[in-house]
Amino acid sequence: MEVVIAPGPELARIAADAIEKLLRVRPQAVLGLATGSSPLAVYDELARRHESDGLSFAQASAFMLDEYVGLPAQHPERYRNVIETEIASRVDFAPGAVHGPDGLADDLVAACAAYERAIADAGGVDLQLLGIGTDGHVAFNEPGSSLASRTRIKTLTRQTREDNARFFGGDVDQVPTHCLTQGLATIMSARHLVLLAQGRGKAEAVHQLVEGPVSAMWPGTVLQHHPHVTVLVDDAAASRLQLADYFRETYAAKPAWQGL
Ligand SMILES: N[C@@H]1[C@@H](O)[C@H](O)[C@@H](COP(=O)(O)O)O[C@@H]1O
Repeated sequence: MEVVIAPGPELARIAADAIEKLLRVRPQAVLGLATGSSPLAVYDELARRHESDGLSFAQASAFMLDEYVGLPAQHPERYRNVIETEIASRVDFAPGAVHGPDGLADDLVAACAAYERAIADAGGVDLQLLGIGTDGHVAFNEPGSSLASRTRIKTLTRQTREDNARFFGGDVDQVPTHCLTQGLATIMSARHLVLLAQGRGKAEAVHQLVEGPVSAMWPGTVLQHHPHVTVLVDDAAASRLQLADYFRETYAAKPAWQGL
């Protein structure tokens, strides 16, 4: 696990660099896209590079992490629509190249199984962007999630619904109670995980993620078992890291050729 502590704009540049490098080498790469505020600056940077530097997504495909159950097709907070607005519509993905779990399916269990198959059929995810919830959830794998879980239906915690109420006019009752989410084992199957976290509200979750014991109570801790994880955090999100000085020194001394 590599931990980089840097100001927010630099974190977005580092994540965008990793995606650009992948796409230049492997234009047909499979990307994993996350919602939430954490990756928004990365999406802005990718859109800018598409516009100015010719970075193309035309041969790439993408899989979203999760989706609310039951939000109407046109609802702006439906994750499918959020991803469309924040990144897909701003670059040149081919029609149908961006996939998400179907939170409006009649048979949600079948939709989850179909989503797992679609990821496998695409050859798996090359680079997965991730955020982390204040309670340590990744995607919507809430505390108590099986570390071996696959895409399935989950019930959101009160904490997550309160955290996400800001996207629903501040009204927690408007936040759906259920979601479909890639499981922790699904996420662990991606070849490179890039997690972004900013702000003091994430400090405890980041501390547990990097330095805590692996536990379903802090679902992100399963990433400690992944061979290629990059954790990109600002000073506030890093404020509880016991190894913060070590991570700063390591990054400052990192050879330019090394990459992420
Ligand atoms: N399902 C999403 C997660 O994928 C996201 O990582 C997390 C943090 O969101 P934010 O980046 O806005 O803090 O919360 C949401 O509930």
